[in-house]
Amino acid sequence: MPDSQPVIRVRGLSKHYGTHAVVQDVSFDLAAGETLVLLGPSGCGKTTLLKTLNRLIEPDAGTVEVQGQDVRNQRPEVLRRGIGYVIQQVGLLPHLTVAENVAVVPKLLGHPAAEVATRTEELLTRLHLPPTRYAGQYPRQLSGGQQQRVGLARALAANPPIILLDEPFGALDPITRAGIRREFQELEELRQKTVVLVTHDVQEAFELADRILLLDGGRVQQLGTPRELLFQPANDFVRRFFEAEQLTLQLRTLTLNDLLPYLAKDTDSNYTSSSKPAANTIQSNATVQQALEVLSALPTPAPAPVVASQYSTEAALAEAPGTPPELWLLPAPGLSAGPAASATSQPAALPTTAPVSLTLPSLMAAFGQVSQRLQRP
Ligand SMILES: Nc1ncnc2c1ncn2[C@@H]1O[C@H](COP(=O)(O)OP(=O)(O)OP(=O)(O)O)[C@@H](O)[C@H]1O
Repeated sequence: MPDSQPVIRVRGLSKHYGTHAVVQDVSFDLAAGETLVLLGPSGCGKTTLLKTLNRLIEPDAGTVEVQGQDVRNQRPEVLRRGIGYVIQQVGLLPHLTVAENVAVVPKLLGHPAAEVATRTEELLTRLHLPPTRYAGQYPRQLSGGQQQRVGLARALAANPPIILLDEPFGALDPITRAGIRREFQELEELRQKTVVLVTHDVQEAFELADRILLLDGGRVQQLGTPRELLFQPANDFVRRFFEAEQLTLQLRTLTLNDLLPYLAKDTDSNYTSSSKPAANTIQSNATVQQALEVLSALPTPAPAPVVASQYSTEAALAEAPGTPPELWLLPAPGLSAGPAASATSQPAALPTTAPVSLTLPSLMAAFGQVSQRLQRP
C-alpha cells in the first residue's frame, strides 16, 4: 500500500437485513488510481457493499472514509457529485438526448455551458460515439453497448476522482462485452481514476482488476492481486472459486517474463540490440494469452515450390518443410524473470540479453512448467 492517504478507506463495515448478515466486517484501503473489483457469487453482498461507498445504503456498523472524510459527515448528494456511478440498467433519461444525458451532472454543478459542451464532445468522441452522429440522438435510438458507453461518459463528465461501476457490462452480449471491456481498459481517463467495479464474471475481474476483493456470504474471503488469488488462495473457497477457469486465468495472468527461465535462448543468433529482428517481436511483459493470440495470427510460411520433375514430394518437404510461426521475445532490462514479476509490469525497453525465439510448442512447454511450479503447495 502506498504511503499516501487512501482515497477510500473502509473499516469493519457490516449490514444486516433482519437476521440476514449481508456484509460482515469488511475492511479495505484503496489507493488513488487503483481498480478494485468486488467479486463473488450471486447474493454475496457486492452491490450492497458498493452502495455503502456513496451512501445509497447506510451500514449498521463500521466506517467509510472518502478522501480522508467520514462519509456520514457529508451530505449524500454532495458526496455523490464527486463519485461517478454506473449501473447495469444504465439509467439514461429517455426524454434527453445523448449530449444532454452526459451533461446532467456538470450542469448541476454549475459548470459553464461552453465548458460542458466541449467536455461532452470530447467524451463522446473518446468513447467511439462521434458527436455529429450521436449527440442529438435519444437513448432508445442506441444499441445496448452504445447506451452503456453513454452511461460511462455521463459518469466521467464532471471528472470525478472516483468511479463506482455495478455490473456495467452485464446486460451486453459476450462479444460486445469483450469489446467494451477493451475500450474501457484503454481509456486513459479511467486509468487515472480510483475505480470500484462489481462483477460476478471471473474473467472480467482478472482483466480489469489491480486487486480483487472476493466475497462469500458477506465476508471477505481474500483481498489481493489476481495473481495472489490464483496462486496463493487463502482458503478452499478461493481455490474452488477459480478452479473451473484455472487454465484461462493462468494464461491471462502469467507473463512472458515468468516463462523466460524456461524458454531456450537463441545462442546462435547474431542478433544484437542494434539489429533487432525486423518483424514479429513481442515484449516480455505480454501475457501468455497475448503471445498465443499473436502467434496464432502469424501466417505459416508456405513450403518452397516443388518442381515435380526434379524432386519427389518427400524430398521437397524435407528440404523446405515450412518453419512454424515464430516470435522474437524482447526481454526487458531490470525486470524480474521469476514468478514474482508483476503482470502489470511496465512495457519492456530494448533487450540487453540474447533474444528468445518463441514458437507455439516452446511457449506451451514453458507455460506448463511454470504453471506446475507455481501451483505446487
Ligand atoms: N433491501 C433489501 N432487503 C432485504 N434483503 C436485501 C435487500 N437488498 C439486498 N438484500 C439481500 O442481500 C443479499 C446481498 O445482495 P446484493 O445485491 O448485495 O448481492 P450481490 O452480490 O450484488 O448479488 P448479485 O450478483 O446477484 O447482484 C441478497 O441475499 C439480497 O437478497
